[in-house]
Amino acid sequence: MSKVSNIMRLALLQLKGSKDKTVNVQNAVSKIEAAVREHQPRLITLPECFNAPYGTKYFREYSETIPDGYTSQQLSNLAKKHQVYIVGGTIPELGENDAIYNTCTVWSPSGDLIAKHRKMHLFDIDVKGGIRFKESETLSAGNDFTTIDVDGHKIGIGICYDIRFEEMARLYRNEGCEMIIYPAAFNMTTGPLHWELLQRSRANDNQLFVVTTSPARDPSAEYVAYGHSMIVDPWAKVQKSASDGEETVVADIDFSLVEQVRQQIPVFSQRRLDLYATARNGQ
Ligand SMILES: NC(=O)CC(=O)C(=O)O
Repeated sequence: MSKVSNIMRLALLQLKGSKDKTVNVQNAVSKIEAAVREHQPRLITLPECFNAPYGTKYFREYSETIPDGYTSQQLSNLAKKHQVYIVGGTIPELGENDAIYNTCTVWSPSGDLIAKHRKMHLFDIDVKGGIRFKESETLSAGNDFTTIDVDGHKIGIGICYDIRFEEMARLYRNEGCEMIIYPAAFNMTTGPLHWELLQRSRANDNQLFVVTTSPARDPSAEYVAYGHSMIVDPWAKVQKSASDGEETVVADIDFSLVEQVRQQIPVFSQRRLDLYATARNGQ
């Protein structure tokens, strides 16, 4: 598809969550309605696990089938009603053979499901004195890369822990992506350490926009999200960032920056693929 415009308005909805799915989804609905009314974005993004508490013991109970489940239907209706793209954060998905996935749905302005990304790298970590989390206790990993086309701009989708895997971002860059969107929920151990660093790294390595959308921080929750939803530009500069509470971040993305940085610092064409291919360690 040819590029309709180089400017695209985004609204990132950093939402607070609770244990009540209907309340969570209706909060997303009202924030989407407000963002459309006040800012007329082309694309809206939601946080990881926005309709459920983020915890392995909750994923099955809150899971839904896609696209006929309650949350999917709400997002589809809103996308159609307001003629916007919605990158619908993630929800626990009930998939084939009773497997549960952490899944991002993407809805077009006609209300159609145009993509579904299942988190590929499960969040299994054990930081002594910090955080232990093991998504693989209840979740299965997705096996597919996901890209979408919005007005001629190719966008890759990843989910939270996926951002730590540079190969995935490079693959999207190789496929021509100008942006990668990650619904994400870092925490109070890894957030201060790595949240901004990883986004700027992926943006810098691949000379593209990186967009993250986090839940708002709730210090009383079992899993305390870091917040700070963010847009990083292809120069690896933070274009806009939320604080830690509930907030809507609105920004106009100028995709011409992608070509600008790729021309001025042409590392992609300067790579020594001839040498890397025969590297001694074979990695
Ligand atoms: N929650 C995640 O998937 C990832 C995360 O918090 C981290 O990588 O740190």
